[in-house]
Amino acid sequence: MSVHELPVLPLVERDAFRNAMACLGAAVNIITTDGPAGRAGFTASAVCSVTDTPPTLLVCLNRSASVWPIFRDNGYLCVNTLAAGHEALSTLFGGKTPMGERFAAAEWHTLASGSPLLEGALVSFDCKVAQVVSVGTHDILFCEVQALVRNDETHGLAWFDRGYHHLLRQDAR
Ligand SMILES: NC(=O)c1ccc[n+]([C@@H]2O[C@H](COP(=O)([O-])OP(=O)(O)OC[C@H]3O[C@@H](n4cnc5c(N)ncnc54)[C@H](O)[C@@H]3O)[C@@H](O)[C@H]2O)c1
Ligand SMILES: Cc1cc2c(cc1C)N(C[C@H](O)[C@H](O)[C@H](O)COP(=O)(O)O)c1[nH]c(=O)[nH]c(=O)c1N2
Repeated sequence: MSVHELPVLPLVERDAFRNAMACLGAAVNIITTDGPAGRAGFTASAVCSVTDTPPTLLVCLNRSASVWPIFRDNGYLCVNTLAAGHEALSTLFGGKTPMGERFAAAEWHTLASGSPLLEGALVSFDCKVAQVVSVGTHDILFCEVQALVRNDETHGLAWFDRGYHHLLRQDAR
């Protein structure tokens, strides 16, 4: 069979892609920023490690989100990885709620970048946005980690199958 005779595969529809992506468990994070463009925060599961030299992670942000221009202009952000018990906070930062109401629901600190660091987060990565690449509807923010704070006492939180799941540390099982 020549390459011209291969059957044409059906395009993967948006909903089929999302249903498949719902099978990939992921950490839940609140991404925050504060600076000349203002203060903002949103929930993100599209976060992962890129390289440890220099320590870099990526965050995917939909350009249609109300927070997008604020992140674009500030150039600094904090990735706050949520702990077990943060489900309501995650939902609050997951869209539609006014920004003041989102931040009023928790305690915040700041490190060098000035981005809000969540009290009780599993880990917080204080970052400078080093590079931005647009793909489809989203911007991929490549973030260089300038400082981090860990909270080794708390358990983790995962987003899987459109719901929250607690992740217990090894010594708690
Ligand atoms: N990467 C993202 O932008 C992203 C990720 C998770 C959830 N969300 C948003 O949170 C809400 C609830 O999500 P859900 O998981 O309950 O159900 P859903 O059916 O909207 O999404 C299922 C999965 O598909 C992926 N996904 C969803 N929207 C996407 C997008 N616009 N671009 C790329 N990937 C996307 C994510 O992995 C998500 O967990 C929705 O409004 C969704 O758009 C967005
Ligand atoms: C569990 C979960 C996970 C994600 C989201 C939601 C939820 C509930 N959202 C959506 C995002 O949080 C929402 O669009 C922002 O809060 C912006 O909303 P407003 O435009 O301000 O209402 C989201 N958006 C995004 O751009 N990248 C992401 O990785 C995710 N992940």
